[in-house]
Amino acid sequence: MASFFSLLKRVYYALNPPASSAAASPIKFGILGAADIAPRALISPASNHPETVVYAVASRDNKKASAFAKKHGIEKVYSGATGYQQLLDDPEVDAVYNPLPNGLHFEWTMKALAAGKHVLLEKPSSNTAEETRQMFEFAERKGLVLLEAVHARFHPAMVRVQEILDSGELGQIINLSAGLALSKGVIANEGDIRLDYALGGGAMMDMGSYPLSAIRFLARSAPTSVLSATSSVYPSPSSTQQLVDLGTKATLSFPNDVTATLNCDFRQPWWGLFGLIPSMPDIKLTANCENGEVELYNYLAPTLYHWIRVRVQDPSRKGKVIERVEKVYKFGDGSKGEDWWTTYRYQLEAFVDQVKGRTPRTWVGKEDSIENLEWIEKIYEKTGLGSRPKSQYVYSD
Ligand SMILES: NC(=O)C1=CN([C@@H]2O[C@H](COP(=O)(O)OP(=O)(O)OC[C@H]3O[C@@H](n4cnc5c(N)ncnc54)[C@H](OP(=O)(O)O)[C@@H]3O)[C@@H](O)[C@H]2O)C=CC1
Ligand SMILES: O=C1OC[C@@H](O)[C@H](O)[C@H]1O
Repeated sequence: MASFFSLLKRVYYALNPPASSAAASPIKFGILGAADIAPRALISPASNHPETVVYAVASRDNKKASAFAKKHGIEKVYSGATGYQQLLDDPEVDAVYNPLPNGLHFEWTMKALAAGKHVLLEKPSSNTAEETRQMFEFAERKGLVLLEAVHARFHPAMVRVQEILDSGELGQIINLSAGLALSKGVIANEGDIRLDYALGGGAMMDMGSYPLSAIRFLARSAPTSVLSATSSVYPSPSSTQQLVDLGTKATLSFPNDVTATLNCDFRQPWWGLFGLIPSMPDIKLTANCENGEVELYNYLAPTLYHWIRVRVQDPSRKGKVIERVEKVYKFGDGSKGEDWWTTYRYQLEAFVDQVKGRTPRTWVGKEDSIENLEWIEKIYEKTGLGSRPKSQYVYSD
C-alpha cells in the first residue's frame, strides 16, 4: 500500500513539479521551434530548477509562437523567417534548447554556438558523426557547453545498472540487449518529421539512438563491428522515403567476445504471439553475464515505474539462482535528486552544473555523442539504407 502511495506521489510530482524560486542570475534559455518535446524535456524541469528560466521561444509561425509562449509563460517571442536567428542574437539568451528535426540540428547548433550560446541539443545529435564532431569542436573552441539530450543516461537507475555490472557480482558480460519499440499509431504517424528522410528521419535515428547509447554505456566500450542489421521500410513510392526505416534490428560485437542486440520500431504490431495477446512496448535493457543477469525495465521513463531485476547464481548451491529487485530513483551517494525527478530533470541538473563550472554527477561527452552517430551510420550502412543526408549548411569560424 505504502509503495502505491509513493508511486502516486512520484508520478504526480513528475508531471507537476513544484515551482522553485529563481536564483540571482539564472541561465536564460531560448527554444528554437515550438516543438512537442519542449514542455517535457525543458519547460517542466526548468520550472523546478532554481537556476533556470525559459525566457524565449522562436517559431516559424507567429500564431504558433504566441500560443506556445502564452501557454508556457514565456516572456519573449520571435517568429517568422528570421525568428530563430533573432532569438540567437538576443543578448539576454544564455543557452539554447535545440529540438528541431534531426537534419537541422547541425545548422542551428553551429549558429547558436557562433552566437555565443550554450546548447542543449536533442538526440540524435545530428545526421552524421562528422557533423557531430564539428559541433563539439566548435563548442570547445568557443568555450561553450554542448550536450546531446540522451536523457535516459542521466537517471540513477541506468547508472545503477552500470554499477552492478562493474561490481563484478555477475561476472563478465556475455550479451547485452536493448530495445525501444512502440505499437503502430503511437508515434511517427503520417507527416511526422521522423518519417522524413531529408529531415534525418528513420527509426534507428529516432528510437535506435537510445538503445545504442545504453548498450555502449553498459559495455563501457565502442562496438567493434556490426554483425548483422536489417530494416523494415515505408511502402512509399518515393525513393527517398524508402530510405526511412520504420524499424531496425542489429547485432553488434564488442571487445572480449561480448555481443549485443538492438531493436527499434515505430510500427510494432498491437498483437503478439499469433495475435492472441497484446504486445507490450519494448523498453527494456538486459545484460546476460557469466554468473547471472540484470534487467532494467522502462529505462526511458524510470521515474514513473521501473524495476532492476538481478538474478545471480548462488555460489554455494549449483543451479540455484538468487533473485532481487531494486528500484532506484536517487543516487546512492547523496548527489542532488528527488524520487520524482524525471530523466529530463536529472539531465537539466547536469547541464546547469556544467554551465556553472560545477562537476555534474553524470555526463554524456563529445566522444560519446560522436561514437553513437558513428555506429548509427554503420548500422545504416549494413542495412543498405545508408546515412541520412549531410547538412548543406556551411559555417565560417
Ligand atoms: N528527448 C526526448 O525525449 C525526445 C526527443 N525528441 C527529439 O526532439 C526533436 C523534435 O522532436 P518533436 O518535438 O517530436 O518534433 P516536432 O515536430 O514537434 O518539433 C520540431 C519543431 O521543429 C521546427 N521545424 C523547423 N523546421 C522544420 C521543418 N522543416 N519541418 C518540421 N518542423 C520544423 C518546428 O517548429 P516551428 O514550426 O515552431 O518553427 C517544429 O515544431 C527531434 O530531434 C527528436 O528526435 C523528440 C521526442 C522526445
Ligand atoms: O523519447 C523518445 O521516445 C520516442 C521517440 O520517438 C522520441 O523521439 C524519443 O526521443
